[in-house]
Amino acid sequence: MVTPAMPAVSFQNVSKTFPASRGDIHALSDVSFDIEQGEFFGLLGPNGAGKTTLISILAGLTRASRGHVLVHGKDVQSDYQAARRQLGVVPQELVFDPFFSVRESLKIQSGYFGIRGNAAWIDELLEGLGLADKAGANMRQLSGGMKRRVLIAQALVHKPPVIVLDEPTAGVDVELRQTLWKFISDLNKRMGSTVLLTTHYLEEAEALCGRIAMLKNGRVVALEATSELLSRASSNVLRFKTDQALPLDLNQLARVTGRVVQLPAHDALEVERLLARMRESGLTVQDVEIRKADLEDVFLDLMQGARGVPQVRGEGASA
Ligand SMILES: Nc1ncnc2c1ncn2[C@@H]1O[C@H](COP(=O)(O)OP(=O)(O)OP(=O)(O)O)[C@@H](O)[C@H]1O
Repeated sequence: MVTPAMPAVSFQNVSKTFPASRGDIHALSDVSFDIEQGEFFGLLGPNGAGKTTLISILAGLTRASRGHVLVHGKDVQSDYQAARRQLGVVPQELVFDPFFSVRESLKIQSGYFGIRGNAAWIDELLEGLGLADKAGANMRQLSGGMKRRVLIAQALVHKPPVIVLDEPTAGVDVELRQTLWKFISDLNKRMGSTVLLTTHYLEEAEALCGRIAMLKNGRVVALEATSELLSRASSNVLRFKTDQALPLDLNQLARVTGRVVQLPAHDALEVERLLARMRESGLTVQDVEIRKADLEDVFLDLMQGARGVPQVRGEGASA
């Protein structure tokens, strides 16, 4: 009999309550799921959903009010050192010591984990993250994007099997995003590292993550393979611009951003019905296009709690 591999990360009934003057804040409520070894896993949710709180608990920076978190079987509270060794956490904020050079800061970080003679791996990190020509630069002299690369290198200095990235590409340029994803995807494929990623860029999660958990108000509202999540969406989106108000029935279905209106549609017949309804209501539109639904559509559907798309009944439309 083959014993299943131990999960890389196991969240077991994790709850977190912050006391506040106007009643407790339930940042996380009974969150349970496992991330398997070698997965590239996405944790998504709107602002305040609880993503950072969950990652802080995983990293041992915040205590859960209830429940347990295990990293390769080690409890992040009762067995902190062993659990922490398995983790490389790239934090959201840029925190660093301004007095050292890039290479020195990586050597010092290796020292925290009791690692000596780490020069070859440090060189590989510097090369892979496009930092080779900055190795001797003082941290103070680096741009924000370069500092972020150093933070990533610091998190990886002890070759952790589990890499946790909390919004690593928020506010960074396209070049760094691509360098970072190439490097992390490579670690995931070549070394079998497990990756847990939180991001606001849904196209990033769609491109990289094999499985996704979505959090809303501290609860898991979806936990599925990315392909399954995508297949749940209406397959098409009818997109156009208008300066006019939509009729009520269309407005109920639409996602409106300024002049841009997006309407979900399962198939060509539904697109036809929507177009007929628009014509019938005298709506003047520009730049009409039909695109394939993406993760953002699934995400917004779930966050609005709108499951399933109501039928539009145009003239002669059969239900
Ligand atoms: N130290 C704290 N004290 C009180 N409330 C907190 C604290 N940290 C987080 N919260 C609250 O817990 C909830 C979850 O916050 P959290 O930062 O985990 O969300 P998030 O999903 O990471 O959001 P974002 O995408 O904005 O980073 C929010 O309501 C937040 O205000």
